[in-house]
Amino acid sequence: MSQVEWDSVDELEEKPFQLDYMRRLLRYVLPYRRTLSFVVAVVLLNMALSLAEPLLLGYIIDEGIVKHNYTFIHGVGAALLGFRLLGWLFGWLHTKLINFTGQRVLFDLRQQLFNHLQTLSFRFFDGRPAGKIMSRITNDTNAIGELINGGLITTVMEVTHLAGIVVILFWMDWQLALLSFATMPLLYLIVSTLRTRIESAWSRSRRTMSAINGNVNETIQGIRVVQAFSRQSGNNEKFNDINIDNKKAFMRAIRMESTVWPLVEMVGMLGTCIVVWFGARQVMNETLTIGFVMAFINYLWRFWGPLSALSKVYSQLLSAMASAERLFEILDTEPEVKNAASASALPPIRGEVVLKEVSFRYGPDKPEVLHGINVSIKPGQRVAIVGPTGAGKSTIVNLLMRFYDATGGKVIIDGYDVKDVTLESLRSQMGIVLQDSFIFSGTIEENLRYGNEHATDEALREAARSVRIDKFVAHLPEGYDTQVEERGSKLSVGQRQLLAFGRVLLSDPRILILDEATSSVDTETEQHIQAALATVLEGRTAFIIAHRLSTIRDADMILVVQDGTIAESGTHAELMQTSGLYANLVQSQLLMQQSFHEASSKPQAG
Ligand SMILES: Nc1ncnc2c1ncn2[C@@H]1O[C@H](COP(=O)(O)OP(=O)(O)OP(=O)(O)O)[C@@H](O)[C@H]1O
Repeated sequence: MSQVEWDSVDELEEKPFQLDYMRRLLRYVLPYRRTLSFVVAVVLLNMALSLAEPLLLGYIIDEGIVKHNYTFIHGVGAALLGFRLLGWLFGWLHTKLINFTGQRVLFDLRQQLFNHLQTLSFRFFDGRPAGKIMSRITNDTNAIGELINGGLITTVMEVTHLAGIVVILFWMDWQLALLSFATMPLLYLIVSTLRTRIESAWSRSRRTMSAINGNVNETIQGIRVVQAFSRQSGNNEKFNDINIDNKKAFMRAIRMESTVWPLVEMVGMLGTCIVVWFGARQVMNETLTIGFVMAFINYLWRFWGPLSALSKVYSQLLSAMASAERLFEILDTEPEVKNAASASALPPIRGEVVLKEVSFRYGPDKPEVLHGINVSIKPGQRVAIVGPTGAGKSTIVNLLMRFYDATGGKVIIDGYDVKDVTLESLRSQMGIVLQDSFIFSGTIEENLRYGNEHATDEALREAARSVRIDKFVAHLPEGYDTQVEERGSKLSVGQRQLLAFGRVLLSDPRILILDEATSSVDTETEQHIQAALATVLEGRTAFIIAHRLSTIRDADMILVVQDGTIAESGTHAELMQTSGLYANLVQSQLLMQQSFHEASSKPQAG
């Protein structure tokens, strides 16, 4: 089944020019306008120096070589050398300053995006794969950086270059200039018909490349499943197809590009030939000098460079427009769950939780997944949430943490509607441990302190002891300073779970939400986890999405969720008496455990 098809990449690479986007982008450049004005001045000076060169060479021929005037040759030659040296200095200065500005703009943009992303609500991330968001922060900001770095200055430089050349040519001899530009319509025809084709060939090549990246990425992430199902050869074939696609697309783009520019140069050469033809006759008639014709031809040759550079900037501009649209889409997304204008800080709570007629849907066009839920939990109660898959258990805890806002009814904590208090004050008194305990790269200590950076060392050790990671940490050569790598990949599943318990314990929440792990760990770790759990839960209101009968049986209150409603609630003993849904669930779980024991106690065949 692998994986990422190249034609599934739906993001447009180019967008038509939009003044609004450009204005908004320029706002990022505004703080650096002084440096930029200086760069523009330097670039213009440099351009003036460069534009003088052919004229000076012409003078050397006419006034120096033809007239055998060595002093003139030496003088103008030295001036040319001086111009080149100055040009080199100006070039160095402008490259340095423009890169500095480009990097500052990129820095600001990236920082703003990162800060903003962290404030966005879960709903934003629900419909967007992480890979795409990441590519926005890296590729799209880079595309804009390139436009600012290269594009802006290239435009200033090449437009003045072109204008300068045209003005000089007409100033030198307007009739000859008109003649040499007679080939322009032909040139326009070639470039305008082939440019879009070249661009679409490059775009196909880039899209196949991103499919290659996507495939490699997915295969590495899923390597265990790939190998377990022995899918290597199937994947190889798929990858081979995409790889061939990429090679073909690249070769097509190269073929077209290597046809167009020589064609353009040929047309340019035609203009030069016309000038040589007429110029030569006039030189022989002595109405023009050799130096003059040489200078004229030199300017004509210089004409094509800026044209090709500007056509590249144009493509850069269009792809920066597409990138700008994607980035502005993120920056313009308001966090849905945010502090109300009148929000006050939630005072220290006891942990009473009431859900009043709570209903919820994940989006305006999505079906309702919770329907008028009513629940009342006293401080310190342990609540087990059970029910079939897709019933709405995780949705309920999402609303408690205010990851989403209820679409109907109220979530009330200690008498406060969660929408009336600040997110910070609410979440700082709540803790959550998910099945897949997300561990960050960094040390064990940093991970433990994640929810409470200022905890004392003593409290840290105590928390580690309570969740029983102290012994295993003691065996590590670097102890609490051990790096756990990305997502805690150096730790076992059980260790990660215990570390997550330690992290939440140190942040000392009044209300704790826990998604009990379904993944099996060995009996000893399991015992550790259960003991750690007991410590973590002590004295707190706890909601546990429970999978183990033991956890459920010990709960003060069991909520049986079915199809987005609370089908039954009560203690284990109460619910068993009703012989309803819960009793059925327990029966089936008991039966499952029984058959599991029978199967595992049978002697192995063979
Ligand atoms: N982010 C989301 N966007 C849209 N629909 C969602 C989202 N998350 C869950 N749902 C839908 O909401 C319903 C309830 O899902 P929920 O995750 O709360 O179930 P659950 O009882 O926790 O299931 P499980 O035991 O499998 O984790 C399901 O129909 C699910 O498809």
